[in-house]
Amino acid sequence: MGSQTHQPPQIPVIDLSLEDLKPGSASWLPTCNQIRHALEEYGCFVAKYDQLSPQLSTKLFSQSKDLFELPVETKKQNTSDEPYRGYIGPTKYMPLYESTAIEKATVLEEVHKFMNLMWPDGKDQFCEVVDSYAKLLGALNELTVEMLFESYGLRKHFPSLAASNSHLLRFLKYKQPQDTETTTIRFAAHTDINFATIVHQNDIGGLEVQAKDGTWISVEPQPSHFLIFAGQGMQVWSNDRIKACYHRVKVSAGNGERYSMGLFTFNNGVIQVPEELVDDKHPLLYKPFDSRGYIRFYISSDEAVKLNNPIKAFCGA
Ligand SMILES: O=C(O)CCC(=O)C(=O)O
Ligand SMILES: [Fe+2]
Repeated sequence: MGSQTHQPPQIPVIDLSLEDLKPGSASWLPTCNQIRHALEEYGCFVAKYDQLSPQLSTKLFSQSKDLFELPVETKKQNTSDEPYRGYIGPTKYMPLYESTAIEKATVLEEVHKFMNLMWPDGKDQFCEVVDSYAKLLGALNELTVEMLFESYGLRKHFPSLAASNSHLLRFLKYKQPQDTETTTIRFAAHTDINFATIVHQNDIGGLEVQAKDGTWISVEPQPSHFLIFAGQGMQVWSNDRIKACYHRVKVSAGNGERYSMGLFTFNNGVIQVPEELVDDKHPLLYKPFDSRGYIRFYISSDEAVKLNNPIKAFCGA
């Protein structure tokens, strides 16, 4: 009788650096299918993406550190008409967490506007570094979603979705716990309410994703590794073939400060389940989904947050 070792599940790593990753190339369809399989199984995957170099990552995280060192009054000036889009300081529930964000970050003028607000006298390299970084992550998001659509035979639907996308770039920092407490959850388990998210961790990990069997899988940082999550918008579009990924962040005392980045892709239009994704095994689960209306519903109502399945309450068929 052989002994059985139980291997914890691993998040698939998919190489999206390949130069010929274009429709019609030998690697295109197999990679599209890998993306679909990973998203259907885990709601996420790790993209290896060398186009965003380790040098650019180092420069980006150095700018992020400078940003968080600004006085809190300056950081608070980054406000937004919409909730969760500006500066978020530490709270009772998340005392070590801080973040700030640039809306429409793939547009250079928006990066400029943000820089002028934070550093009225200018800031060396901020705009060029953040602009290159945001554009590369935006391109990684578009490539992933186009390839996912292709794997369902629905690439024709991609341009109209992409035309109403916008990208929010969030800088995140977690201070290390002062006491000797052991590893603690610092960002409670949740799914993202947008369409898709890319998370990039600096040298300190902590991000965990939940597998279908309920186990938590930790995702180790690597300079050219980017974790791509399905959000609730992707869940609706896919008619539940893909489930929004549950994830959380744990931080340990003694590890140092943790920095990460998130590119949140929002769809600002109405998402409709493609008729090709509706059949006897997959009856239609959602009415046309107004993403921004959903965010207003989700944020404005205390009840929505408590609902087991707010998206079904909002637009279930
Ligand atoms: O801090 C991280 O690495 C992830 C944060 C996150 O999940 C979020 O902002 O939605
Ligand atoms: Fe998240």
